[in-house]
Amino acid sequence: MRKSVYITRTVPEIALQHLKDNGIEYTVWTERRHQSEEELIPILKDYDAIIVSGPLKVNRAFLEACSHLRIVSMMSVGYDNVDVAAAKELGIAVGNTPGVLSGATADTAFLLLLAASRKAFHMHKEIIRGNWNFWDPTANLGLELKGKTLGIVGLGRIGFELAQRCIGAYGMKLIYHNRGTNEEAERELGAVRVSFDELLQQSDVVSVHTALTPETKELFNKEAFSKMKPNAIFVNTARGGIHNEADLIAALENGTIWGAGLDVTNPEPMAADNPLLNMHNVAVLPHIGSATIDTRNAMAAIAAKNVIRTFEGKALEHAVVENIHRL
Ligand SMILES: NC(=O)C1=CN([C@@H]2O[C@H](COP(=O)(O)OP(=O)(O)OC[C@H]3O[C@@H](n4cnc5c(N)ncnc54)[C@H](O)[C@@H]3O)[C@@H](O)[C@H]2O)C=CC1
Ligand SMILES: O=C(O)C(=O)CO
Repeated sequence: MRKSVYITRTVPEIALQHLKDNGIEYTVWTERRHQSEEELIPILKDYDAIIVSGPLKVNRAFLEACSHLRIVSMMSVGYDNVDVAAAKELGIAVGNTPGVLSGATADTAFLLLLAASRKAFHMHKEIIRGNWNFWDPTANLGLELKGKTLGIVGLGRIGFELAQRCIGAYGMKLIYHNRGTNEEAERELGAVRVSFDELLQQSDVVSVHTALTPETKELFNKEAFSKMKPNAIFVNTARGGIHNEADLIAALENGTIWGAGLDVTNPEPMAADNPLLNMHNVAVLPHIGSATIDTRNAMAAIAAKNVIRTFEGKALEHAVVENIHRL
């Protein structure tokens, strides 16, 4: 049986090597732009699998048009762009890449937290413009993190690693809001589970690490920001859809909260004239949470292995929708 996979963006070589070693034909879309669903659907008729990197809408209409696919292999842990129920119904496996990217993404959240707390990105821009306002005793002042309270919404793999960094570096106290209890975090990090409102009211730093779901969509809106401390920093490395961007801008402009660090925005990319890009206490990055050489190699390897295992009729290395019914 012919085995072929379409890869939506250039991926680390390790993925291609795994596919070659297993006799799987592949095509890589090498242009530096994401193809639309409309462009991809006719192309995919000639393939048995797809490795997805990027914002492709793998919704019911897309899956129905590509119901011959054996697997949608996500090169990401997030799969909010995939209609999982439709994939299950259509018998299409869905794989993802959890765990291997937790450290790199936690590093990004930590970096954004520090950058926002010390206005670092803003001052970098000022330096480039030739504005060195240095040794001014009352200018460029930021916030310290030592002993402050970190509130994590969605304390899973990435949240845990961010908490380790904040506790290790600054002895921060950890509170969290989750659907269930994270016993490991309570035992090892002294985490205390609180309600969403308590977390907003008590935290000096609120970092969100849930998946984007109907329950978390725009969870951070005007009402949520209004419950936060005026010196609080909001960090989002999860998905831009979890905050309402207009409400975030207003909360920062009005001094409802102090600052923000964003690796994800709503929409992506953000408009070049978005006010967040010119705020002193805001640090924005272009969704680079997992973008290290080691991590992207590890993600690419899993994405390829999930395809290989599907063609071998084996259980996926990491499954969102298992291909077990094919065994
Ligand atoms: N910026 C980037 O490049 C990256 C972003 N991400 C995002 O981070 C998210 C989290 O990844 P992981 O930590 O690996 O996931 P995870 O599944 O280990 O952790 C998520 C946690 O959120 C909790 N949760 C889910 N819904 C909730 C709700 N409504 N209220 C409160 N808690 C809720 C879950 O119980 C879980 O403990 C991904 O879904 C993805 O969207 C992940 C990797 C890189
Ligand atoms: O894995 C994810 O969900 C990302 O956003 C990119 O690594």
